[in-house]
Amino acid sequence: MAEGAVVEGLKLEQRHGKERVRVGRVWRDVDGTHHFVEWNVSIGLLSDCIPAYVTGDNSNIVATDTMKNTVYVKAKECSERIPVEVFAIKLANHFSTFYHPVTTAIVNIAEKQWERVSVDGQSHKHGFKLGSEEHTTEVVVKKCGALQVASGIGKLKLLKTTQSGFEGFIRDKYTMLPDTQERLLGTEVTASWRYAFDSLENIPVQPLYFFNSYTGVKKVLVDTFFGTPKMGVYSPSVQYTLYEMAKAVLGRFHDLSSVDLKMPNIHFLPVNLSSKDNPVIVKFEDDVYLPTDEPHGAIEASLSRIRSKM
Ligand SMILES: O=c1[nH]c(=O)c2[nH]c(=O)[nH]c2[nH]1
Repeated sequence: MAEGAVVEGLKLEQRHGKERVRVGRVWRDVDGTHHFVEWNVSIGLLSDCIPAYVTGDNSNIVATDTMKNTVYVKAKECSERIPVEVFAIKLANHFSTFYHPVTTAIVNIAEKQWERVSVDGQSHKHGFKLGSEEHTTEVVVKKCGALQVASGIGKLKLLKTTQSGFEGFIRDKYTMLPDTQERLLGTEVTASWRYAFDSLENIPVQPLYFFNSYTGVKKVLVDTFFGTPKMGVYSPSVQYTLYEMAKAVLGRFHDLSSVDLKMPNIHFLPVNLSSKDNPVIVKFEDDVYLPTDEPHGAIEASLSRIRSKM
């Protein structure tokens, strides 16, 4: 997405912003319980600042340094604990309304998973440990008040040790992979889902709306990947499992309009120790694997509701 203009017979598209502004925010309850978030904020502004590129006139430029400062000021102004989506909406709304030349503000934030610790079975009032996943959001606000909000999950590593196979694919002179009905399935899910509301006035007012969506969607994705605790569910391919996961999310959450999933196939190779003279040194039985992270299969898809034209 970029703001464009024709200059000197050529098309110029541009945007500018500040990326990776890191901020931590503590909220303290009166009973001494603390809450903590860590956000990594990226801002992109579409604005009418073509003269900065063409003639060196910066008079319509919001300095990226100002954008960075604004992140800290707005974090300070949030006196109540808020979900990352609401912080992104506040920032994007600020940039698109406060600055005349700005037509659209795009804010991406990744929140780290600082979880409250338990000591001796009791929740700690001010102690946190870092989990591996990220809670992400992308918010786009236009000057007219039009709004797009997406939430997401990053770095969600999942693995199952059976109930996965891959067979029946194209076979030719370059193919070495055997058909299998028994393999490990490992991935690192990157998911994002778009909410159906499309203006600032229509944002749901329930205070826990975004927290609940995040935990709810994550649970549906994870449960669908693994299947029932005792039996699991058979995966004939990453593609099939990805589609089942996306379908389950849209089937369950009617306030979402689309879901995008990226699920690399992170290979765990069955170890095969053999030589010309000794074809089988040790016979492994789906029990010893070589973990790898490159190369990996790259599988991604997007599933959206088809809007009725009526
Ligand atoms: O689930 C899979 N999908 C593929 O497209 C693929 N390709 C491959 O080599 N292994 C797999 N596994």
